[in-house]
Amino acid sequence: MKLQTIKVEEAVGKVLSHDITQIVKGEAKGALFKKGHIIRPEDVPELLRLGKENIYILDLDHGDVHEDEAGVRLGEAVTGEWVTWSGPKESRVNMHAACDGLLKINIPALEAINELPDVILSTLPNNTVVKEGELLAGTKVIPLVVPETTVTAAEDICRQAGGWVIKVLPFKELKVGAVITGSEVYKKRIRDGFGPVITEKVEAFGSEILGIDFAPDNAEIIAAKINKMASEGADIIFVTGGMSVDPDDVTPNAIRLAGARVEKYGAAALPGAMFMLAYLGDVPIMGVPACGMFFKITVVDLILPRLLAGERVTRRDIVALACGGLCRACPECRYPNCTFGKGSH
Ligand SMILES: Nc1nc2c(c(=O)[nH]1)N[C@H]1C(S)=C(S)[C@@H](COP(=O)(O)OP(=O)(O)OC[C@H]3O[C@@H](n4cnc5c(N)ncnc54)[C@H](O)[C@@H]3O)O[C@H]1N2
Ligand code: MOO
Repeated sequence: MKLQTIKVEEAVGKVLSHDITQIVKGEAKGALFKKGHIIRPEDVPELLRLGKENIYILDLDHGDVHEDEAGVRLGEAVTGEWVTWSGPKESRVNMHAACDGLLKINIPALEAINELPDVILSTLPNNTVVKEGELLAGTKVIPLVVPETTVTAAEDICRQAGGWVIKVLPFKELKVGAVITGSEVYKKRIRDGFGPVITEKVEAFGSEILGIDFAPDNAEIIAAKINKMASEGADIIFVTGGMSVDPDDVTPNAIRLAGARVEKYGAAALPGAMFMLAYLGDVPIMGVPACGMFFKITVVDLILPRLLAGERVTRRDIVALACGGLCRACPECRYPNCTFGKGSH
């Protein structure tokens, strides 16, 4: 990259090396043209009017990429499905959600890009629930020009990552069933508080409740009701209550008895420690402890969106909740704008 003086008429397509400021009555009025601006044909009369016959331009060497082109190429490379980008503005390109869904970040690829010299890519946390149009990420280069090799290295990282670093999984329209356990609820000694909570959480994502069934504290009966729910076509099944250590807490055993394979019992989230995730074939079964009803935001709010986006949630995913899995129990809940569930994974 070299600095050159050039006649304004010959400067179209060249990169301005410095800000050009208009001075009115001895006072600077801000930059009319910014350093790094690529001169357009319509800029020529304006520059002449300002009394500029010659200007400094940057002469890009073969192998230099201007910041704006670098920003655009980075934006193109990192965006996957259901993500759009806009810009560049001073090389910054912003990524936005093209639909409501679950944000997925390929963290190894994200970190590999940030290991490159003079490039940054910054995102919302992985697995954030996002709304259409929401800002998800921004990328830019640091100097005015970067070597072509830096940009191609970033593009290679994205290609090897499967063509995306940032994507959104749209929520599916699924049928969700719930088996509410507890003899006191079954015998109508107390009114069910779980059904309304689950219904509200599921419907907020555009899915529907297939049915809500009730069972006493009896593992065989609960297991039969789980199987009935699955045979009726439930895509996801909640089983609530009876998840802890009392003698009549039989739900974990009932889930096993139904034939489901336990992915993890015990979740690294508070509230939600006694949570269980199991799979009956491909149908996720969520064993939800009573805290899922007593607290506004729990482990359910971290796992349910992922299941509704069609993800297969694993034991590893539940282990990975640990860092950030502690709710601060703020007097006024600000979730999702808080640290709950925003760990390093
Ligand atoms: N000794 C220990 N006690 C508890 C532990 C523990 O580790 N050791 N864990 C605590 C944690 S953490 C949680 S969370 C709860 C889990 O409770 P369960 O899922 O076993 O809930 P239940 O015992 O069935 O019920 C607790 C409470 O909530 C009422 N309930 C349950 N379901 C409904 C419903 N559908 N509608 C209305 N009310 C409901 C139930 O009647 C009980 O009063 O365990 C801690 N204890
Ligand atoms: O399972 Mo309990 O969730 O820690 O509140």
